[in-house]
Amino acid sequence: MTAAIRNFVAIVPAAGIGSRMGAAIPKQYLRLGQETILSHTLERLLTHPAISQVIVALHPEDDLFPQLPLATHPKLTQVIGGAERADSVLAALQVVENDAWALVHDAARPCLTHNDIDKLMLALNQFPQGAILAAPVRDTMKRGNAGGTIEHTVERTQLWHALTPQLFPASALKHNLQQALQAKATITDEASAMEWAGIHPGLVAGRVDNIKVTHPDDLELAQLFLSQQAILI
Ligand SMILES: Nc1ccn([C@@H]2O[C@H](COP(=O)(O)OP(=O)(O)OP(=O)(O)O)[C@@H](O)[C@H]2O)c(=O)n1
Ligand SMILES: C[C@](O)(CO)[C@H](O)COP(=O)(O)O
Repeated sequence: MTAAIRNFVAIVPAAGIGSRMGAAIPKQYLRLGQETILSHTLERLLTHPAISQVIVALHPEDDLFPQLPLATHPKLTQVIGGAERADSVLAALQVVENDAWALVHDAARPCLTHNDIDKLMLALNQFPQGAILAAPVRDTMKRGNAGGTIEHTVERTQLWHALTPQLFPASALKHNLQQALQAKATITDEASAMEWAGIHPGLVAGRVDNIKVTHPDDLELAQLFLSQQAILI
């Protein structure tokens, strides 16, 4: 069977302000080693041979992006993001060709590897409606209550942490995201918009070092993971 020829376009929502990080600048512009978090993330996507274009959604008041060495990369397209992550992704989808596949990846996840991107792309043979990278939950999970105590233990069988990239047909993702947002559905990732439309995306086990840099103590962890990857590559 000949391999399907797919056009993969990466979308990088990078219009957040990083409030949980509490830094003086948006967290995607904090440095890990010599490069900003955003540069690390863009470099992982721009260097992947199957990705034809990378669309980055920026905050309307972002004046730091032009200072990045990668800002003028020929495969890179800039759009203005929106109030929520989903709005930023939708803004990027407006400039994606309908027959493309949209690989949406958080700017705040700089430790993504080409191997995990390859795994997700290959999974489309099993999950033609789309799939996401995810990590099975390892710990016992508790639901807390307002009083700060345990309400109950959550059944963790088949419980996963959703990661990114999340990979879907661009036309279907754009349509379902638009409809879900218009219906005021809670959409925190691309899969939730597809689920809202009745689709069951595939789950692809990804590396646990593909963390989202969210709080200050994530910075040291991300730096460690990047240095370990540099040794292994
Ligand atoms: N309106 C928004 C909000 C978030 N993002 C992006 O979505 C990714 C994941 O969001 P998150 O980790 O929550 O980043 P922030 O929203 O910046 O963080 P916080 O919630 O702490 O403010 C980030 O790369 C962020 O830049 C975006 O493009 N547009
Ligand atoms: C998309 C995501 O990274 C999957 O886990 C997550 O939903 C982003 O959530 P955030 O609140 O925007 O960080």
